[in-house]
Amino acid sequence: MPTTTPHSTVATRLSSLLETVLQTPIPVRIRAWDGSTAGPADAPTLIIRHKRAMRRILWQPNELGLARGYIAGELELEGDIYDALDRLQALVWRSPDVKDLPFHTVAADLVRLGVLGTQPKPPPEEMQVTGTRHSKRRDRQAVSQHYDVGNEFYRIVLGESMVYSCAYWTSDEPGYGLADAQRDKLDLICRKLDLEPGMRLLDVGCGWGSLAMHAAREYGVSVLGITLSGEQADYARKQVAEAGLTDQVEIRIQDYRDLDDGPFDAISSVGMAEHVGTGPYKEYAEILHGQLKPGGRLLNHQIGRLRLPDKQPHQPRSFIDSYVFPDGELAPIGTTVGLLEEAGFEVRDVHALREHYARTLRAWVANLESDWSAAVRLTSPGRARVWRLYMAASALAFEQARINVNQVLAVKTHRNGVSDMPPTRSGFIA
Ligand SMILES: C[S@@+](CC[C@H](N)C(=O)[O-])C[C@H]1O[C@@H](n2cnc3c(N)ncnc32)[C@H](O)[C@@H]1O
Repeated sequence: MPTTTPHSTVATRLSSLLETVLQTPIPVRIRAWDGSTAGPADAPTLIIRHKRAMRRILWQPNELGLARGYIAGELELEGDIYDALDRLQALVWRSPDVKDLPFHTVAADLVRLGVLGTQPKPPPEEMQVTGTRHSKRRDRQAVSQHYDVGNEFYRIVLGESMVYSCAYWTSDEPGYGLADAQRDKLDLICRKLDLEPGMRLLDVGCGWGSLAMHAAREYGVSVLGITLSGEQADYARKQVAEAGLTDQVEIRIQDYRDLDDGPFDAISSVGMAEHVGTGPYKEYAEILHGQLKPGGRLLNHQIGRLRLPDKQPHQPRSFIDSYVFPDGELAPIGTTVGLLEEAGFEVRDVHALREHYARTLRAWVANLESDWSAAVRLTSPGRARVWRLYMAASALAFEQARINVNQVLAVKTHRNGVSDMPPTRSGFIA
C-alpha cells in the first residue's frame, strides 16, 4: 500500500477530500504543496503549502481552522483576496463539527496524503485574556493586546490621520483619499455635536488623539480624551505637544467606568462601544449620561450587526474573538438605541455609514499590502496576516450587510424636555 501519492494527483485528491468533508464543491482553485492544481481555473487560488494545513482543517473544519492555517503561513491566498474570502465563506458556513466528520469515507485518502496526525498548535498570535469577562482588568488586557502592537505598524495601516474607525467619504474625485475622508468624518462629528469655543468635550476611547486634536484646533474646545492603550496615549500626548495644544487637550489612560470629571458639554465615543459588551452596556450609557450637561449631546459611533445570528448551540470561538478583538461584541442598532434611551438619552438621529466602512477597510488593506515587508518587520508575519485577513473579511461583511456602523446622535434634554437641537436636520448634518 503506497504511503505517498503521485504528484499530479495531490490537488485532485485534496479537493475531493475537502468536498467530502465540507459537503460542497470547492469554490476556489487549489494548489497543493507539490505544485499540482485542481478546481475552477478562473477562481482565486488557495495555496496549501504544507500538509499541516490539512491537519488543521480536518481537526477544525471551520473559520478558525482556515484562519489559523493562513496566519501560520501554511495556507496562502492568490488573486483577489475579497473574491477568495467571499468564495471560502460558503465553505465555512457549511463546515461540520469535528465529531461529525465522515472519517470512514476519507480515511484511505488521509493516509495516502500523509495528512493524518495530531492537531497542530495554534499560531502564537492568538490573544489570551484572563479573569472575569468585561472586568476592568480583563478589558485592559483585551485592549492592550489589540492596540499595543506598535504605533508604527498602525501608521502603515491607518495612514497619516491615525484614525481607527469608519471614515466619511464625501467625494469620488481622484486625489481624494483616506486622510480626506477621515478629516471629513472628524469634522462631521464636531458639527453634529455643535462644538463651540470654550466648550468641554469628552472623547471616550480617543485612540491616537485625532478627534481630540481636530476638535481643539478647529472648534476651540478643550478636550479630555481617554484610552486604555498605553501606546496610544504616548503617541497622542506627543502629537498634542507638537501641535501646541497641551493647554486644550488632556490624554489620559482611564477606563470609562472611572470617569469623574463631568459634566461635559459634549461627548464623543467613536469605535469604542464595541469593546463594552452587551452586559455592561447599560452602565456605559448611564455613565455617559451622568457625565453630560443638560442640553449636551452624545455622538456614539459604533459597529453593529444587522441580524441575530442563527441559533447554533456550539458556536466555535471565532477568528475575530481569538486573534483580533477578544471580548468585542456587536449588537443590533435597535438594542443600542434602546439602551441609550433607557439611560435617559433622547435619540435624535441614526446615521448608517455601512458602505463608508467597507471603503475605509479596503483603504487600510491597500495600505498594509503596499508596505507589507515593513509591517511584517514591525510586528510578525503572523500578526500582519491577522490584520490583512480581519480587515478584508470585515470589508466584505460590511459590503454584504452582515454588519453595519451607525452614528447615533443623542441628547440629554433639560428637565423641561427642551433639547437645544435645531429644528431641521440640516442644522447638524451638512
Ligand atoms: C477602535 S479604537 C477607536 C479610537 C478612536 N476613537 C478613533 O476613531 O480612531 C477604540 C478605542 O477605545 C478604547 N477603549 C476600549 N475600551 C475602553 C474602556 N473600557 N475605557 C476607555 N477606553 C476604552 C481603546 O483604548 C481605543 O482607544
